[in-house]
Amino acid sequence: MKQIAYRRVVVKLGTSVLTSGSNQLDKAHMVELARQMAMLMKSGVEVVLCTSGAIAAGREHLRFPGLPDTMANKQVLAAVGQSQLILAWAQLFSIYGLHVGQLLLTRADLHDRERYLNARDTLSALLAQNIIPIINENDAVATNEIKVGDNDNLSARAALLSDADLLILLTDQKGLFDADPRQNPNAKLITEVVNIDDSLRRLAGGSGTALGTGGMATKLEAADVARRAGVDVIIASGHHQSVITKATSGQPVGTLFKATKNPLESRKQWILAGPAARGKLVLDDGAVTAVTQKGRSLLSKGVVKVVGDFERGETLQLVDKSGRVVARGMARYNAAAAKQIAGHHSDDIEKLIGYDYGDAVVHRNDMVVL
Ligand SMILES: Nc1ncnc2c1ncn2[C@@H]1O[C@H](COP(=O)(O)OP(=O)(O)O)[C@@H](O)[C@H]1O
Ligand SMILES: N[C@@H](CCC(=O)OP(=O)(O)O)C(=O)O
Repeated sequence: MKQIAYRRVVVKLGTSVLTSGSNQLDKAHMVELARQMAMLMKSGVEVVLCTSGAIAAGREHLRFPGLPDTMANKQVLAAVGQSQLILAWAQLFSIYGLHVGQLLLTRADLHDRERYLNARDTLSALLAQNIIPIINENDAVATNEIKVGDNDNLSARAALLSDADLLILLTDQKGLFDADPRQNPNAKLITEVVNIDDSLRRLAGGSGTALGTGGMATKLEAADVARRAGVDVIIASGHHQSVITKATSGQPVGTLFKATKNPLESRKQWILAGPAARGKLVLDDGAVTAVTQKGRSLLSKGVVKVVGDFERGETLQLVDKSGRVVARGMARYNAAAAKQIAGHHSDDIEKLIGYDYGDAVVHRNDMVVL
C-alpha cells in the first residue's frame, strides 16, 4: 500500500458523529476520536478540528427544551452549547496532555482579505505551539446573511486557511453513495471521485436527520473548494474503526477526492472561498466559451444582464443564460457602470460612463472558472 505522508489535516465532525444519532453528545465516542487526533499530533501530523454539535449540546445541557426552531432560539442553544462543547474537547485532549484553542468564525472573517489573513496567522501560531485549533461557526451572533451556513463549507475554508493537505469529513454514512442510502437501500458507495460535476451533484441530497445541516450536498461543495486549492478530501463514517488514523496514512476508507493537479494560487483560493457574491453577471454564449474554455477576461460586450448592487472589487457570480454559475470573479466596475456598459464594445466604455478602468469587466487574473 502506498504510504501517503500528510502533514496537516482538518478533521470535520458532523453532529451525526458527535451524537451517534442520539439527542446528546456521545462522550465515549468523542474520547476515541480525540485519541486518534492526539496520536497524530504526537506523530508530527498537525490537526485542526472543525466541530459541529453546539446546538445539540445546548439542547442537551438545557435538558432538551422543546424550543421552536427559530433563529433566536438557535442562538440561545448555540451560546450555551458551544461552551459545553469546547469544555468537553478541552477535557478530552487534556488526557493526552494537549491544549486546545477556540476559533469561532463567521463569513465576515473570510470576506475581508485582512481578516482572512489574520485568521490564517492565528491558526498557524496555534499549531506552532502544538495546540489543537478547534473551529466552529459563531452561531450565537451570526445571522443567516453573514453565515457560512454549514460546517462542511466552513471546514473547507479552514483547510485553506491552515494550508492543510487533507480534509476529512466524518459523518453517519460510509461516504458518498450513488443515491441517499436513507432513501435507497441499494445505494452503492463511490470510493473515488475524479470530477465533481452536475451529474454527481444530483446524487447528493440534503441531510437525513433533524440535527444535521446540508447533508451530502454541502459536503460536495466543500470537497470542490478544497480540492481546487490542492487539498485531498475524504468523506467517511465517523464510526468506522480508527478512521482518522487510516485516512491520514492513506489507507482506503470512504470516498476519496484527490486534489486537482494545478491548485489555485492563494488569491484565487480566496476569491473562491472567501466573500459571498453580491452581484451576478449574465453572459452570452460567446462570453461563456471565452471565459470557461479559452481563459479570457470577461468583456462588456458579452454581458447581457447585470443583477444586484455591488462596488468595484466585490465578488460576482458569472452565470450563463440558464442561470448556471460558470465562474466567480472580482468586479472592475461597480453595478451602475456595469449596467451602462453591458452589451457595448470596450472601446465605447469611456464615452458611456466618462472613465475607463480597462477593457475587462472581470479580468481573468481576478477570476476562478468553475
Ligand atoms: N448520495 C448520498 N450519499 C450519502 N449520504 C447522503 C447522500 N445524499 C444525502 N445523504 C444524506 O446525508 C446525510 C449526512 O449529512 P448530515 O445529516 O448533514 O450529517 P453531518 O451532521 O455529519 O454533517 C446522511 O445521513 C444521508 O441521509
Ligand atoms: N454550527 C452548528 C453545526 C452546523 C452544521 O453544519 O452541522 P452538521 O451538518 O452536523 O455538521 C453547531 O455547532 O451546532
